[in-house]
Amino acid sequence: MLGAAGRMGQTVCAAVEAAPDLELVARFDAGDDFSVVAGSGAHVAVDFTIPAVTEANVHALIDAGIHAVVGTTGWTDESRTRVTEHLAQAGPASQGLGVLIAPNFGLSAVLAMTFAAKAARYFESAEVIELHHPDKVDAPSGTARHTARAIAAARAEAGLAPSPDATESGFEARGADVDGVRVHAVRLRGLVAHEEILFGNVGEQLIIRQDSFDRVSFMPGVLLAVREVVTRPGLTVGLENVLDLT
Ligand SMILES: NC(=O)c1ccc[n+]([C@@H]2O[C@H](COP(=O)([O-])OP(=O)(O)OC[C@H]3O[C@@H](n4cnc5c(N)ncnc54)[C@H](O)[C@@H]3O)[C@@H](O)[C@H]2O)c1
Ligand SMILES: O=C(O)C1=N[C@H](C(=O)O)CCC1
Repeated sequence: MLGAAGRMGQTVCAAVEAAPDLELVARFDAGDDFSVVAGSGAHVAVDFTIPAVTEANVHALIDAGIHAVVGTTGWTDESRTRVTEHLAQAGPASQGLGVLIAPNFGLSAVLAMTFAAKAARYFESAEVIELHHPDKVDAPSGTARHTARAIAAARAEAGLAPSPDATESGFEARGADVDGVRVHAVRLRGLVAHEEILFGNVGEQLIIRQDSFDRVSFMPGVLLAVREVVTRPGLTVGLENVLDLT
């Protein structure tokens, strides 16, 4: 477990220890030597660290011949491409390795993103609001970025025009622009991880909302990914692929 001392890391360690078919062989956190992981005999590593280090961790795992399940956010097209290239060029000990990166392992979140992608083509307007605990270091959330990109792709495929917006001043209040979809980030004590996807047409609105009230909600998805990643060589992005929701 990489990031073992963190909020998610501690929860994943407990979930793995409670799973009869899995064994936790190493806990790794900031300042530890990577030999803790490389020499552990681990088949699969789970990374819930920080955006600044997660890509380097994945490259080190590939070199060590260990499959990777990654929940850490901050991934870009460029960093994902580098992982794909590394997997393709890897030596014999790393052949057939799988890397599964998912911005959200919660079933409610994965379903909300899937439903949003399906709905996107039917609405003139679309915006995303993500709401998280105030200890989160990145904004907008990886989940909101993934959601907005899926909405944007569906809108583009359907030939929709940009969402109407007459704003002339005060753009800072209109949220981040992710592929043309506005994303708003709320940070509030008491929250864990929540997302609302809003669609509008003249005279009607659709709101899709999901709430993770507790980090245990991510555990079935993480454990599923741990079991599945060994059967999926190459890079997989999004738990929706493992759940056959695509
Ligand atoms: N995919 C999902 O379902 C999901 C769910 C929750 C959180 N997340 C993401 O997971 C990440 C972690 O979230 P968190 O709430 O557990 O954060 P956290 O700050 O509680 O934990 C991060 C851990 O990483 C450790 N760390 C920092 N640098 C490191 C390094 N160089 N090597 C190893 N460990 C290092 C920290 O010491 C800390 O223990 C964030 O990016 C968050 O957005 C994703
Ligand atoms: O607690 C966090 O931080 C979370 N981050 C993910 C994101 O950025 O999408 C997923 C939910 C929890």
